[in-house]
Amino acid sequence: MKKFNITVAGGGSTFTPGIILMLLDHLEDFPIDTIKLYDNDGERQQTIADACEILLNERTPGVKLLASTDPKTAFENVDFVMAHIRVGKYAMREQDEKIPLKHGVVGQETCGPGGLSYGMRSITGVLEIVDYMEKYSPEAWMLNYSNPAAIVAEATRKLRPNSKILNICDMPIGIEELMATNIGLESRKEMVVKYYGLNHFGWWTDIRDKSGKDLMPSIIKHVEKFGYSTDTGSEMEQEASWNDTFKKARDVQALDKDTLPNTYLKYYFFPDYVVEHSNKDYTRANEVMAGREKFVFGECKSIIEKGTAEGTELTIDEHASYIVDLARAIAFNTKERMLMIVENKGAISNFEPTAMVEIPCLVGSEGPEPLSVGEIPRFQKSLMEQQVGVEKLTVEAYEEQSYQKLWQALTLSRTVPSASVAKDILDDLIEANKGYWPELK
Ligand SMILES: NC(=O)c1ccc[n+]([C@@H]2O[C@H](COP(=O)([O-])OP(=O)(O)OC[C@H]3O[C@@H](n4cnc5c(N)ncnc54)[C@H](O)[C@@H]3O)[C@@H](O)[C@H]2O)c1
Ligand SMILES: O=P(O)(O)OC[C@H]1O[C@H](O[C@H]2[C@H](O)[C@@H](O)[C@@H](O)O[C@@H]2CO)[C@H](O)[C@@H](O)[C@@H]1O
Ligand SMILES: [Mn+2]
Repeated sequence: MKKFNITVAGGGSTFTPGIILMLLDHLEDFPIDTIKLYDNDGERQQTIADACEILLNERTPGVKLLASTDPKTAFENVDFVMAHIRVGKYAMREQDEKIPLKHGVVGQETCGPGGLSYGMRSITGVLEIVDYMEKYSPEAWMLNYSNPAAIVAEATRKLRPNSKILNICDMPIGIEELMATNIGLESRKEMVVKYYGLNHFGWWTDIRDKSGKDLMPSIIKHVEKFGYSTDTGSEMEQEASWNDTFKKARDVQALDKDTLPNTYLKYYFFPDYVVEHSNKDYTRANEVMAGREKFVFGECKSIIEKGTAEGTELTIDEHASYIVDLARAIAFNTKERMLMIVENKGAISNFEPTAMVEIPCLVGSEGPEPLSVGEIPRFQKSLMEQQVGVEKLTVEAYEEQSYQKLWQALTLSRTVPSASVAKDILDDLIEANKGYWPELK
């Protein structure tokens, strides 16, 4: 069986070790020759690379690892580019979250003003990676994981329409694992789901087991009491902010008793609750810097100092296993049924055809084949039309360097109370993003 070459773009990511461990755990069904790491911050990446080199040599000496900041070295002769970059890193995520809160508005990584700010930075970085991939490995596929996936997906649809890019999100995966746990299943893979929406803005409408038994009633019964929370104290639920998010799904689900919501909808339905429960001086970015970033880089430095990965607490990022499912689907034409962020083109028959929607697809060597969703109800249709307008106006603002359109996008967001607050936030974000955003006219 062919051995694949993979480039991880954003090699210095806190998720890189977990994704590499996951790839090594699936070599049987997805053999790898070389993993290359690429980052524009060589020092950050080198720490991750040196630790992963030791780990690889101890566990799977057959797989080669190479880290580079040189695009040709990093992108030539590869089959897949797994991209998870964070343009501006956590320092800018902190600004994305704190600036809106200063104005009494939701401060979040991918939603509301924070998401638009992040999106205006990410587009340049992701397009650059796409162009490197196409220059040095024109046959390769990009599995893009870089956020904000909704805006990045719209930008790649519009600005790189012929590129081989698959935009993906693991939030539905994470929530489905919680659902499975809550109704006593071993894994989310025992469920067949129908879901539709935009990225971080969607609903499950049908969930069955492989025999066709309807699982929605039992899942809804749990959510109506406990949200998605389990009593297993899972890793994510040990973090207060995630725990609150999973519990809040109960109130979000009350808006439509026949469906199950993506947790991100809480920012759009209860922005007042979110702001009331936010600490404007210590946001999720601070939690992640003090948590995941400190842990991953601490573990990597310890592996390097000891010269062995023996006893490391770094673990497989199981949620990233869907990345292997996706790469296998492309490589072996498996027609795996997966949620992907794809151009609507009538799959949701009463919604904007050019919208990037998150829906079930059959994935094979030609890419995703969207499954038909049909008509969606007025409630979701109206919400999605407003939100997709925000996302499309943001990409137009980027492309046209238009202050006016970005102001319109912010004003259109459900998370922003008025055009004057939108303008105040926009002016602060422009100042903070000097050197990252295109200059707006
Ligand atoms: N799609 C999803 O559901 C999902 C899930 C988890 C994380 N993510 C995304 O994965 C990404 C990584 O997350 P993280 O918390 O590990 O971030 P991180 O800051 O730890 O790592 C990001 C890396 O990207 C690098 N980078 C930034 N700009 C770059 C550029 N232009 N070219 C090359 N490298 C660049 C940084 O130097 C850094 O090493 C983020 O975009 C995050 O939002 C997405
Ligand atoms: O606040 P963070 O950086 O911890 O997480 C923000 C991301 O949250 C989601 O990804 C989760 C995923 O849902 C979960 O299963 C597990 O893998 O952790 C991930 C990161 O915490 C969301 O899908 C991403 O888009 C966010 O960036
Ligand atoms: Mn996501």
